[in-house]
Amino acid sequence: MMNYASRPSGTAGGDATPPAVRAQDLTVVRGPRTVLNGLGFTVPRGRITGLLGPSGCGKSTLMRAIAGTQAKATGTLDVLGRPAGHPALRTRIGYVTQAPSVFDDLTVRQNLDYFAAILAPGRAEAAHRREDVTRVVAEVDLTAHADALAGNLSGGQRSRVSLAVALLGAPELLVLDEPTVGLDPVLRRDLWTLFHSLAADRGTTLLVSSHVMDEAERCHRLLLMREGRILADDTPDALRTRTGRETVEEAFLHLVDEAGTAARTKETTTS
Ligand SMILES: Nc1ncnc2c1ncn2[C@@H]1O[C@H](COP(=O)(O)OP(=O)(O)OP(=O)(O)O)[C@@H](O)[C@H]1O
Repeated sequence: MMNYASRPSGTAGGDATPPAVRAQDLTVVRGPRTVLNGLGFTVPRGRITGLLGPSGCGKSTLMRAIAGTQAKATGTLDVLGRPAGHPALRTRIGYVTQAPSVFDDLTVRQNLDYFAAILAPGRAEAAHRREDVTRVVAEVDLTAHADALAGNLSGGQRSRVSLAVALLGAPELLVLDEPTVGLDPVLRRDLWTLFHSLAADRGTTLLVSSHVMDEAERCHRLLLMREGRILADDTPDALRTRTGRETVEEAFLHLVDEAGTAARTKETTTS
């Protein structure tokens, strides 16, 4: 089980603005594999942090740990000032998995009404729920499809319904696992515009995973992962400057080579 060393809300690290996420020595073992290997990092509030790395490097596992749904995590993982998985975090985090989680036999609006009723139950909340549903449908650009059955939507539209569910209740932290997969360039651009307005206007913290390196350039900060470890935790500009490369993709490849050389040198000196 998670070995929590949590501080009360608002005192994490003593910074003026405590981070949204703070991990120390976070480790996850799945079957015979150590999928996350002693990770230490922070995710700043009100910013977009990109979680990038090749397929299988552990991005989804890390997101599940932050959302509180990953078993067998050890180390410290604080989210919005609470230990990950704390019941008080349920309404404060919006989490979108890679597989769209929508009911095919309900319309877009009915799907959202259902999840809105779980988040804010009771007749007294009915008007607020209606407003919230209308808002999130517009935010993901599905107003024209609000009365279509989810089962009749395209893959990209269905994943936007999942995103709309996560936006209900305006959560403080959005954890989005590859939200732009399968979207055309126009929709991808529109989603990134939405992400930036959520961060700038609402102060929402976004953690967005992708294995498409050009999306890295759209993030305020980056966590670059490889084989269960954090290879870099920096801004896109700082990464490019530090490595002397023009793009984040080239910087990432440079860091991969550097890590490989360091590992080989260590092997030679210890054998
Ligand atoms: N139940 C399991 N038992 C053992 N290993 C697992 C299990 N589930 C996942 N893994 C391994 O854990 C590693 C990390 O998986 P994860 O889904 O977190 O990667 P990812 O970076 O999100 O990949 P992708 O971008 O393809 O979704 C992978 O190498 C995967 O094979």
